[in-house]
Amino acid sequence: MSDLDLDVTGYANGGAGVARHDGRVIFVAGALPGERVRAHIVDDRKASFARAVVAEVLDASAHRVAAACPAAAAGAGCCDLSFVEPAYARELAAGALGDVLARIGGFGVDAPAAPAVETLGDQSTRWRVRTRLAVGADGAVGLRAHRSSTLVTQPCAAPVDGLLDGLTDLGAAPGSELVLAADADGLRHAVELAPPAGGGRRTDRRGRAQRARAHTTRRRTVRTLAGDDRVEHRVGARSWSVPVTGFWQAHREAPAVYSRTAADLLARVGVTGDVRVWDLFGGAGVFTAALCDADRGFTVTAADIVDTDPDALAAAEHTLADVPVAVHRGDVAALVAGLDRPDVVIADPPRSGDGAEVVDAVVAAEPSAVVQVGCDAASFARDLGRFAAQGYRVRAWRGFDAFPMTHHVEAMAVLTR
Ligand SMILES: C[S@@+](CC[C@H](N)C(=O)[O-])C[C@H]1O[C@@H](n2cnc3c(N)ncnc32)[C@H](O)[C@@H]1O
Repeated sequence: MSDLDLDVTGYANGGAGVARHDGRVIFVAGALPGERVRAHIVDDRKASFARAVVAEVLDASAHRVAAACPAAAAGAGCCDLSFVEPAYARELAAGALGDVLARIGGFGVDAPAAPAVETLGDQSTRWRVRTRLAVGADGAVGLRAHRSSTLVTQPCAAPVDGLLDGLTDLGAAPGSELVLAADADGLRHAVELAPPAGGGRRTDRRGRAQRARAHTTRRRTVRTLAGDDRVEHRVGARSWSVPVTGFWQAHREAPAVYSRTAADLLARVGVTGDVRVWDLFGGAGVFTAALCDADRGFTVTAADIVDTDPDALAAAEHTLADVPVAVHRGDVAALVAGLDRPDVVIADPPRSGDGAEVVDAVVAAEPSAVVQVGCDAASFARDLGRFAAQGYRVRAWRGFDAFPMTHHVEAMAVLTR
């Protein structure tokens, strides 16, 4: 496809620069507002917009810096904004989050001012405590290039110190995946995930679905290559033992910051006294722990943690054995209607968000306060908009640079009836 010389005038949620050509919006990956770039069109199928990548920067932004991530500079899909000065990247992210909250959530002048995007720590590199890498046919280890099966062996700048040391010496089998996690003391644990059985070579829809099922960690053989197959994580005075392959927040500061923020937000809207909590998409129960341990004027008398992951729920039961929690394994949408009415709900869904069914079930349960967490701005805004349309009001929100050097942000909001 042809190249175009474009003036980039904006930044869109998703990390691309925005330009216009012949009445059409062009999203240009790798371009910053104020730049003039030669853009290579990569997707031209839609009438109203096209997607492009930067082929050459003709006039660079003052905020463009040398890429901090060698893997991203070599084409990996890890740190798509590692070429942007970090404070400016947070400004762009805050603008995009505000735009999405207005456009998708419908929040206007009567909502609190759009959140800034705050740092979680003092550095934008070396923040990631877990990562998953591919092992090539020759035993080389790396990330896949963006939308490609090519292996990039240059190191990513996001993992914490030591996580990527001596990768090829770990002896992961060709074709496998290597999952690495750093524990609370900074020690590295590594497991190999055997190639999925029945991955096949079919490229039709059924073949892709088969491969997706086969790729789930749960069906694959796990072999420990360094440390243990479980990792101990700590938040406050509690610790959790979770499998190396299990979910834990990627940023080393995230669990502590998010859980402290949830307690702060609830205190801020006046939650007091005895409260029953629903911790939806609650994983290992880090939020429940924070609310039980917070000295913020309320006492958790019962908590229901709902998640699909049995390992996370087992860790929750173990770590929270001293507090009144019940864990429920399964789909939140299917299970919430059967739980006792809550006073407070925390929902921390995957990127797809709560979805209409879960929001409606929470509204029907009439909690006095809801803390909504989101790692995808669009679904976060959509869920909040649905709460707002049913009588819940956003009282405060926060944005976090939880994935530095990338366009992703984490957002939290507290709503009351
Ligand atoms: C963003 S994580 C949050 C986990 C936890 N709140 C934490 O901070 O560690 C999302 C969680 O949702 C769970 N999950 C995904 N889809 C689900 C569903 N439909 N029903 C219940 N849990 C789900 C995942 O297993 C994962 O633990």
